[in-house]
Amino acid sequence: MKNILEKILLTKQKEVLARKERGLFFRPFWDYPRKSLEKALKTQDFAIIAEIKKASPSKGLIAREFHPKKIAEEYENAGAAAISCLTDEPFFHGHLEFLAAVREVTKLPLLRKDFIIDEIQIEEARAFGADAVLLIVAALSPEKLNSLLEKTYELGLEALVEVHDEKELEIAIEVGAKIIGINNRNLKTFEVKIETSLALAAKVSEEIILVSESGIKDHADICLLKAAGIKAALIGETLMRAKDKEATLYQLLKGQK
Ligand SMILES: O=C(O)c1ccccc1NCC(=O)[C@H](O)[C@H](O)COP(=O)(O)O
Repeated sequence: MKNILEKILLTKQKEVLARKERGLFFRPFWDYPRKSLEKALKTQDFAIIAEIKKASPSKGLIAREFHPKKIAEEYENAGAAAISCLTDEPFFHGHLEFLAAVREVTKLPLLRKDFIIDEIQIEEARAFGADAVLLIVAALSPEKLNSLLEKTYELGLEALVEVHDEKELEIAIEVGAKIIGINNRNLKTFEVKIETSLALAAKVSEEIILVSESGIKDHADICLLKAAGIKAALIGETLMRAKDKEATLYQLLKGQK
């Protein structure tokens, strides 16, 4: 039986083929001045990349009421360092248009969160207003990861290179990733263990910016990450379910209102 990543990648291959047949739609954000994700993550004592995500394979529908522009404004007002926006449609109920909509209302660096397997998706990300893309080591051969990273830089974007274990971490370091995301979610069981981040952080030099991803719920989690030398977290569900996103983000960072 196929695991969720394999299923998602099969749909992506079809999506990419269809996109290539249709050709690229160029949008106003093609020449938009880019914001640096690296700089934004370095500027804060602890940085939060706040995620806009309607649904996910592990949790189903997360947000019935879903207004990407409003959520982006709330995140920016609450002090997020950057915004991650899901664009995958079948599994996360995202859309490329959500990325463009969010770009219209925020000055924060914007990450296209999707399963990128082809250069055309990076061109699309830029055209729809992204400053950075997610590249998942588990979804790519090291050669493809390298060529996608080159394309990313060539287009003036940045990459969050995502790993799940030590082997993937070595590949990310080998290709010269500047920002590495450690995903705490096991893609076979959906189990989330923050210890994944804590264990792998010790193996990474200080020049690389580490982002812990998935399952971060409260200030205690952030304290553990900070103690392990991690400078940033990507948080989706906790913020998406919060009625008062500003208060929740503040509590995550400071522990109290
Ligand atoms: O979230 C899932 O179910 C999922 C399944 C398969 C591949 C990726 C998946 N999630 C993507 C993410 O990495 C998360 O959206 C992100 O790290 C935020 O996680 P959370 O704070 O737990 O919403």
